[in-house]
Amino acid sequence: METLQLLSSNRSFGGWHRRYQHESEATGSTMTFAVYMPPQANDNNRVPVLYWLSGLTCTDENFMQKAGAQRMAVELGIAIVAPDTSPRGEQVANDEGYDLGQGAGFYVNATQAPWDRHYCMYDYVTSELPALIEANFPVNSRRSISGHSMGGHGALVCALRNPERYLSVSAFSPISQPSQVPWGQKAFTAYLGDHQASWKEYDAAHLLANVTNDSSMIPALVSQGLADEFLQEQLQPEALQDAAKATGYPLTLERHEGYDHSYYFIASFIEQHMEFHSRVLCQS
Ligand SMILES: N[C@@H](CCC(=O)N[C@@H](CSC=O)C(=O)NCC(=O)O)C(=O)O
Repeated sequence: METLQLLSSNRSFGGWHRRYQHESEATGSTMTFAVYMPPQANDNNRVPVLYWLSGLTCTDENFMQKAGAQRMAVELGIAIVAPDTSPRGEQVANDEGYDLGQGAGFYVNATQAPWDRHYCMYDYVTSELPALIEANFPVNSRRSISGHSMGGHGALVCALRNPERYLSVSAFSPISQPSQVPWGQKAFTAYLGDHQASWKEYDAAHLLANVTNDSSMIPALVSQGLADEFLQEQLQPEALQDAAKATGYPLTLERHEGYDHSYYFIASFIEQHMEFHSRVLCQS
């Protein structure tokens, strides 16, 4: 069993919010993650897990402190796991920009130096972290995934590439086609180089447009605020809708008048997203 170092522990809605550090094989660095465990979880009652991927500049703390998801996690009997958004530390490559390097891992496996040494967030999120969680906490192997902005992109890509590992996927204001927008182009150029084929492996709209098998389709919900300052330039959720229409993918895109890119938007609709996931996560 891998060693987990407990960083903090807070009682919340009868359950526990805890933060941990561990040495990650995938990233070759210390990684931090947070777990919210509802009170009904124990070895005789293992609960499903919603993985949450945060956006640019975030740590494991933003969602847990701002989204207000704990009350619903208790009501529905779901654990929440929120990893950091990148490897961190003095030995880990970084950039001055908020949209590259530490806090901006983009949930890819980097192939270009100096990033390839530690930036393997795709493997970390899809393989190492779930294995670690399932070995150390009272959870079962029923998983769903959600995220915001860069994390919305990450959630969609992880689920579209691994439909057997997740039962449902949702996203708030995702970077829907990163290979076509400035945030994604900057990150993919640095992490993946000029290989357009590898960019496509991490482009949700492209992946969605190329799903051919009905059995690899899982329920997908995307929520987008119409007053989002990044909507036109960076997010472009209509690309997901067009791709889903073409393939018959069960994706619902909801547009919400007046909401911006912030956690005020996420907090307003997290209950709906958690109920959406619980419909498949908590089915007996
Ligand atoms: N200009 C900002 C940009 C950072 C930002 O807006 N981050 C969002 C995610 S954006 C896409 O991935 C966020 O979630 N911020 C944290 C929060 O708690 O709101 C900057 O300079 O930081």
